[in-house]
Amino acid sequence: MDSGLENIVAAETVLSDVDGQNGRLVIRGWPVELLSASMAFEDTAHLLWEGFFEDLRDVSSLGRQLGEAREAAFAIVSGIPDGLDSVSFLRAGWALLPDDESLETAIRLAGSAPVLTAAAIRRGRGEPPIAPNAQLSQSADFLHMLTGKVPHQAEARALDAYLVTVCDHGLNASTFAARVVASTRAGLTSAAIAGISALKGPLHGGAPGPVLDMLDAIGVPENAERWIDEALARNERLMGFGHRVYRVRDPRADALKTALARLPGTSGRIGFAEHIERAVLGRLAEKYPRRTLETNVEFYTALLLEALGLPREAFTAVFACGRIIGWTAHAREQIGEGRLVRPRSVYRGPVPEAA
Ligand SMILES: CC(=O)SCCNC(=O)CCNC(=O)[C@H](O)C(C)(C)COP(=O)(O)OP(=O)(O)OC[C@H]1O[C@@H](n2cnc3c(N)ncnc32)[C@H](O)[C@@H]1OP(=O)(O)O
Ligand SMILES: O=C([O-])CC(=O)C(=O)O
Repeated sequence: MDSGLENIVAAETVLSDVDGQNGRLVIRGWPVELLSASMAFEDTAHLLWEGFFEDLRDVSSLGRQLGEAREAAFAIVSGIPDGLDSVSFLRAGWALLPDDESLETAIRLAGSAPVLTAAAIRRGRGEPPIAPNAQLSQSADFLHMLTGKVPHQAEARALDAYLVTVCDHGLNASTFAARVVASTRAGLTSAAIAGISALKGPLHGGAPGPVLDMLDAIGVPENAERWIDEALARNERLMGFGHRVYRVRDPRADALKTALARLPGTSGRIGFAEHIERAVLGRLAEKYPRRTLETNVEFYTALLLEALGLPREAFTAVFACGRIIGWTAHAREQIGEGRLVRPRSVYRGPVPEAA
């Protein structure tokens, strides 16, 4: 048995390679830094889905189809009950989509994600949803559906950088969950709902909201060491640090920091975050001298999404808006090449007495 399946290889994939020793992430042959700096969401969806759907056409057709899917998804919004957090809102919306293995369903899942997330944020503020504009790119439309204004190009570019950076990451917990469900042939919608349900936890995609809570609680640089020592003394985990695979800094941290630095007015916040980051890494190194705990993707995710005006409560749903293309690609890969996933367990309970 291997606790947490840490050293178990459970799939072969052509989608992404996480090199935890050297801090490198390759997505379909591209280093993540290059994807993050140059690709739009639509390009990346095409890159991940290529070869998995026979009817996938060129990038501009896919962009059009995503726009149509956003428009179709707007009709779902009014049927979703009040009082849901944004992950539950997104999951409830997805549950109303067809559940099959087609490209159309993958596009509907990806296109609906920002519509549902933006509507959930606005519902939480007591504001009516804003209808999508299919002429905009997926990232520009996401920000437009939040505010009613077409965003500056720099903002849409920064959101693209985020969604692209988090699109896929080997056999992480949510992708594994999606592949397990896909292996039963339940459909892409069920796989996506499994994925988002696993993503929601604070040890996985739920970490960036608490990163901002930590920065708020520390407040000023002089408080950092004392606050960190007290948290570690309570055996709390510091969000945005540590990783199951990376033994060095997560390469996505700097890809996202670069995207953040390109947004005007962020240098002061970056300076404060860097101070906290240094203090956390110093204290973690003292507490765990034999285990390298480094900055992961979630630390600068929190700062980038904050700079784009997204509320921390919605960060996990925004993560799902990027990861959905990875989940659906992995689900198709599992269906095409894998078998039903069914590991074994060792029984440790009572045994019946011999007759
Ligand atoms: C998109 C993503 O999912 S990225 C990850 C996002 N999650 C977070 O940022 C949450 C904080 N980090 C963590 O909880 C962990 O580092 C995880 C869940 C990411 C990885 O977990 P594991 O691989 O099981 O942890 P690992 O085996 O490295 O832990 C070793 C020790 O370091 C401690 N540790 C690990 N991360 C942290 C942390 N961020 N803060 C404090 N202590 C930590 C563990 O408690 C453990 O201590 P112990 O031996 O006294 O029990
Ligand atoms: O790979 C992991 O375990 C978690 C992670 O960073 C991701 O899913 O992006």
